[in-house]
Amino acid sequence: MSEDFQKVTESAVTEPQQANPYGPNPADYLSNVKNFQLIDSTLREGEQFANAFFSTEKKIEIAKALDDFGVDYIELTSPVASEQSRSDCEAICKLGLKAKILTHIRCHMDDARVAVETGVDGVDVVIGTSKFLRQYSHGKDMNYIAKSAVEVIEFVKSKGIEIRFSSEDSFRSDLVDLLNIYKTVDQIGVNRVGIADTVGCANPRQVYELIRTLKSVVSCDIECHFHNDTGCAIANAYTALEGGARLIDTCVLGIGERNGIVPLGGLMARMIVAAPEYVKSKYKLHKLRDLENLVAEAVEVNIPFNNPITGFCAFTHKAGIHAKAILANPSTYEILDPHDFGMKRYIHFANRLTGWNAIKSRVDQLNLNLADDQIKEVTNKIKKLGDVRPLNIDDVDSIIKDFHAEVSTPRLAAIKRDHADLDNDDLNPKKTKQ
Ligand SMILES: CC(=O)SCCNC(=O)CCNC(=O)[C@H](O)C(C)(C)COP(=O)(O)OP(=O)(O)OC[C@H]1O[C@@H](n2cnc3c(N)ncnc32)[C@H](O)[C@@H]1OP(=O)(O)O
Ligand SMILES: O=C(O)CCC(=O)C(=O)O
Ligand SMILES: [Zn+2]
Repeated sequence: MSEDFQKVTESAVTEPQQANPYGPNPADYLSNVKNFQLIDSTLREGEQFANAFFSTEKKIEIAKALDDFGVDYIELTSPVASEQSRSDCEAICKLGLKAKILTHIRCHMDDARVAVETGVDGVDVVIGTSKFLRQYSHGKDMNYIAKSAVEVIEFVKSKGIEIRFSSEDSFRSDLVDLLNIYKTVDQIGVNRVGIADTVGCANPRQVYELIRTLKSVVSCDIECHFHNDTGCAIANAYTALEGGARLIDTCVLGIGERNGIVPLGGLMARMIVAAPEYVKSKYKLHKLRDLENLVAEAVEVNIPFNNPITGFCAFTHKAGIHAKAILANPSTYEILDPHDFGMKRYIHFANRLTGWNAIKSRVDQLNLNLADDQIKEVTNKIKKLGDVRPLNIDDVDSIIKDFHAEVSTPRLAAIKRDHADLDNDDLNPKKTKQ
């Protein structure tokens, strides 16, 4: 964090406990907002991110960090993708992590036979059901899809391994086709069914409706996979849980094909607001930043400045109106408490949008004594310089200290001024040397 930022001490504000206004709507009686699970796919979907190459060591490091964070499942690349993918999958299965290990395969017996030999706890099987994918990807009709799904599911189940069936491109698939195939796989005892917004076209309302309809057809858990092409991934994930889905696929930083899927950190930000006790007790939120840094470094990207929670200015308050209120009670302009994530709150006072309340807090931190009128006067000086150029903390501190010296020992200040090089006047940078 740049030195232009200053940590502020928050005032302790106690308020009466009341029902969480951001909690699940009681009308959503099927809601899993307070009972959701995470399937982290950084090592599967995330490997499909354009910049991703994970060595075996890096995969193991990421798998351990995800496990430590507390995700329920870790999904790995298909073991048929390459020889190394298969042996990495076997290596991760042997780590003895708390999280269950899944691998992701096509709906085909050849893939299933390899997957069950890797030592995974579960297999995520997928096949496209939209007309686009049926025509241009695998070329199979719904009858063929149902037949091969049943064969693969029964085979994997016979090995005592969890099995999930998912329809790729669910939101561009025919609803009757979808409900038929899900009903079929539910009846033969699939552990979960998956809905996938493969092209990121769905909006929250469509998600809610599809999940509610699907809930009336299957008795197993529903998993959801949302791409972020149109910016709805987190909102769709939240709405899916409201509608009764139980599991959400995430990737650290949201990496994945194209611009990726639901980001783990962003989803945590959403969920902690809705289900604070559940989220705080289940996930080690203070490990999020390290986890994101680990993945960011591995795929050679920066953490976006506007990333929820860990973006460099996610808890920085700048405008004077905000700063005043935040200093009085952080809830005025914060829905997330940075301390829940091992982060700090900052007030950015070195700029022309600052106000006297923020400057007063700085004066207090500098252990100086100024009356309110004097603080307002020095604030105007800071604003004047802030009109000319970007400021840093040292600029502001010098202005405050000089002003303080001036008002408390005016004679001494006058002598100092007489000896100062007037050409260094910051307030008049255009002034040229005579
Ligand atoms: C939306 C998603 O993210 S789905 C997951 C995507 N993950 C991957 O693709 C994993 C990495 N992929 C790979 O390593 C390779 O694509 C492999 C090993 C899976 C297949 O490689 P290849 O045999 O060379 O085929 P290729 O990748 O060119 O084409 C995909 C093949 O799978 C078939 N296919 C595609 N989806 C499915 C499916 N869900 N179920 C069954 N078959 C499928 C296609 O029909 C095509 O078969 P073809 O050989 O008859 O043309
Ligand atoms: O297996 C799934 O549910 C999702 C597969 C996938 O990555 C997608 O459809 O985008
Ligand atoms: Zn995907």
